[in-house]
Amino acid sequence: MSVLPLLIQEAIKARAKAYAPYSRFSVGSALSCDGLIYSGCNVENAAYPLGSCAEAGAISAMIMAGMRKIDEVVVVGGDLPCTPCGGCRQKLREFANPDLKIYMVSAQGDVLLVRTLEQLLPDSFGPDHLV
Ligand SMILES: O=c1ccn([C@H]2C[C@H](O)[C@@H](CO)O2)c(=O)[nH]1
Ligand SMILES: [Zn+2]
Repeated sequence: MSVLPLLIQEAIKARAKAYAPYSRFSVGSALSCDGLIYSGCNVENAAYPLGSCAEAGAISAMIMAGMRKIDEVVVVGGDLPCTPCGGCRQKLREFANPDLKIYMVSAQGDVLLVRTLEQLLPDSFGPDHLV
């Protein structure tokens, strides 16, 4: 069952907690696993490359809760659809099927763009390659 409205709410709440004094680009993300929701925000650093993305924070929260499979993802940030960066696409891929739906949502909660993981990261490398 989709918990999309809740995911959107949680991603917007997470975005309000972003620590982004350098880029001034706040991002929130929320993901669902078996109906449970985990969220994260971007956390920047004075040593710029050490900043982390909202999606990475949400994945950490999910792992800390003992979960391993992402059902849906929402990302909120900026006026254009905030598509996950390349690194986050790969991080999501570790814990999701290629048909994972990623919803890019506005600060007002409107869905701006929907893509599958396969669309954002075609022919991806994943855990199966290592067996
Ligand atoms: O999907 C995205 C795209 C960007 N950022 C963050 C990284 C950085 O802190 C800021 C500007 O790139 O936005 C995210 O958290 N998620
Ligand atoms: Zn990222």
